[in-house]
Amino acid sequence: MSKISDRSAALAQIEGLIRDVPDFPKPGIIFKDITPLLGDAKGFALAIDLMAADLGHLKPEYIVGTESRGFIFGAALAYELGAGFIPVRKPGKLPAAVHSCEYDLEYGTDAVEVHRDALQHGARTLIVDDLLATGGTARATGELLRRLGADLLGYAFLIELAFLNGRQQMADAPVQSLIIIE
Ligand SMILES: O=P(O)(O)OC[C@H]1O[C@H](OP(=O)(O)OP(=O)(O)O)[C@H](O)[C@@H]1O
Ligand SMILES: Nc1ncnc2[nH]cnc12
Repeated sequence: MSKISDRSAALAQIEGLIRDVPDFPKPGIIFKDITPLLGDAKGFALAIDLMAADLGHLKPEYIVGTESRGFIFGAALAYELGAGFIPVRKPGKLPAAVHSCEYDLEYGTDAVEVHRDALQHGARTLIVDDLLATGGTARATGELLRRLGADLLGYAFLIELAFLNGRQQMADAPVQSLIIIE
């Protein structure tokens, strides 16, 4: 049972703590800055509680969070849902043997890596990030999990920029976002 009594008021409170920063990191990009939300104890807790309430029924054994903002929401959700946390990192950061996958970003290109021994074959696994834009990061993270043989339960985001059609990249599992910006 959710701890939230008024979901729409909670969502409005969370949305009010996400700041638009125009032309960052490149001209034409409206950057969704979550730092005001993270700094607000009640707002941050509300966001985690709502995401946990929406995702708990999936009963994940692992939450996978993508560096770096995915660590913040992924780790909090892993704790809340009683799951392990697996970091997917930018290249060269993980110390043991990795799988690696390149992807395009709204404002550049990058790659993500995961430890080859991060989970057991068939483990129930949920990917979490703060924001879905073009879907490149999430698609690459999903590809890493396929290589690990995970049972991919879905993709969960705090914010989805729906006008970028990122969810079309993830045909392999359901996508769930708390705040959808059309
Ligand atoms: O859907 P996409 O177009 O792939 O974009 C979404 C990704 O972009 C941001 O991360 P970023 O790579 O900026 O790194 P950061 O979390 O370290 O800021 C965000 O946290 C997502 O991971
Ligand atoms: N517009 C945006 N705001 C914040 N993070 C992002 N990651 C990719 N696009 C973004």
